Amino acid sequence: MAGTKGLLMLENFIGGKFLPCDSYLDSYDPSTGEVYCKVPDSGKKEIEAAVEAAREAFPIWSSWSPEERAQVLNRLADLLEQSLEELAQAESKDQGKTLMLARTMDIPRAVQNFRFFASCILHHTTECTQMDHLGCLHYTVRTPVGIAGLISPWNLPLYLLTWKIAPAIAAGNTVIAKPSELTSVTAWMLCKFLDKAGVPPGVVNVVFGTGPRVGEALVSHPEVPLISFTGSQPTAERITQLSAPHCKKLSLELGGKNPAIIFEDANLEECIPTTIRSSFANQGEICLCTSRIFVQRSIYSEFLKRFVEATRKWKVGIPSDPSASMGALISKAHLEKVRSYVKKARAEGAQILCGEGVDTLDLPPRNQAGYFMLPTVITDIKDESCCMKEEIFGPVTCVVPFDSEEEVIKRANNVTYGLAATVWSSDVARVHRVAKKLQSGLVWTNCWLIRELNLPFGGMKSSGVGREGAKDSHDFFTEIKTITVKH
Ligand SMILES: NC(=O)C1=CN([C@@H]2O[C@H](COP(=O)(O)OP(=O)(O)OC[C@H]3O[C@@H](n4cnc5c(N)ncnc54)[C@H](O)[C@@H]3O)[C@@H](O)[C@H]2O)C=CC1
Ligand SMILES: N/C(=C\C=C\C(=O)O)C(=O)O
Repeated sequence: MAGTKGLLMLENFIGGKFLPCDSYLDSYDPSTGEVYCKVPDSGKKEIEAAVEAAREAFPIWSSWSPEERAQVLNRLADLLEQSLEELAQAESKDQGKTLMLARTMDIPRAVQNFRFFASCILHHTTECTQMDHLGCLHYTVRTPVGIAGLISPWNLPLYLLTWKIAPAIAAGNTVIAKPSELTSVTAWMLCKFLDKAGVPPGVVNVVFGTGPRVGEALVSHPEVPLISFTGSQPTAERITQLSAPHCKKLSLELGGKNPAIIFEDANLEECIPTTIRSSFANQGEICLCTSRIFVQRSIYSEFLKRFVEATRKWKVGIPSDPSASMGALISKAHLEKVRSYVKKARAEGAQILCGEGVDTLDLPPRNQAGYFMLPTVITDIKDESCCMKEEIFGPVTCVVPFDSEEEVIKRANNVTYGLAATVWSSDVARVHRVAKKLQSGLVWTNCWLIRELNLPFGGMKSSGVGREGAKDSHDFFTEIKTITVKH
């Protein structure tokens, strides 16, 4: 929809209707740095309206059978799939990621999220125990929680939003979703498919705007008993504070400072390309991305040489360029933040082997003001450096040597985060041993980001609270009740 100035104008989606807002935020195309879209700057008023719609829709939606809800989710998946190309184009323009990645990862996964939870909801069982000597039967029932507040980030916009919406509505909740104000377009496009898929008005409400304004209004609302959040640790802290007076159920999926541990018996033919991908996929803007690479000393020089060579081939280009591996970062502020880490590393005496400040970007004139940065490899850096401790969330990775298994486990665990690790070795016993000792919610050995949606996903330590996945999401989006019957 073109607005008065030729900009894309988004509207909130409340109670099955698109509604304009009193004020709007600028949204930028990261590949040019130009404003191309206006996003509603919603606040308390819009949250009140969304709560009212979600409250009204809840009794009917929660009374539908799992089969009926599953049918709706599957129809929604089909509609998204039919519009895959249009959604991929929009995601790439809004986020800066390559069109190829949006086409092959983001949108297919959004489709899969709906299909997956449509299937899951048909297969949950509850528990039953008996106390014959007392003539008692005990069993549990699960019921939807009510209105779920869903807050998602800008790095994998539709992918992560649907990872929350699908299990929440499959379980019979109604939802108020608040996508990132930086990447709102595909969430708005999703709303256009809801009615056609058979989602009743008020079941899915999407309210756009900033975290401090509309996000906090949602989190603080007393009629929203549950918040599922993916994003940064400081925001999670704020959400926890605001939720505390209401004792809300919280699922917090936060950042990482993910290690890759590469032993001397690793298959480097597979390890190097995968570690390039785990460091730089989606511009390094995935919470699962590798940012500390520990390499056993006997192969350190060879690894480093080959890794830097391969990094230089990881092409930065405009998002529509089919030969580009990486597009633009999300925003000017984020680009500056990521660059500042490289600057700090240099000031500490670390070596920048390729990328930022070493090589030059080659971009068309129209994209010179876009938020592009070359993939950057840092070495000769201390474990105590902020580049080895803090989440950079960009195309920057550090490579350091290690000597023993015991030492590397200690160093890998020596950060506040605990989300994802990769371990590379052909010694199966070692792989199991190391995986068990790592303080990490996810460990990929000899691979990265192969997702099994059935199993728990999430982090330990500062990387989050709770897990998402088939059973975990169902547990989170339902309340359990134990019933005892004396017969
Ligand atoms: N899954 C992850 O691990 C992610 C981590 N990050 C990390 O966070 C850093 C900052 O990125 P941001 O976009 O600022 O993340 P953020 O945590 O501020 O944003 C995530 C979502 O939370 C909302 N939000 C922000 N403040 C809020 C508040 N007070 N109450 C309720 N909702 C609020 C935002 O509008 C957005 O929808 C990144 O550089 C990266 O390090 C960012 C996105 C995803
Ligand atoms: N939560 C994030 C990634 C999740 C990936 C997945 O579920 O496959 C993130 O980058 O924030």
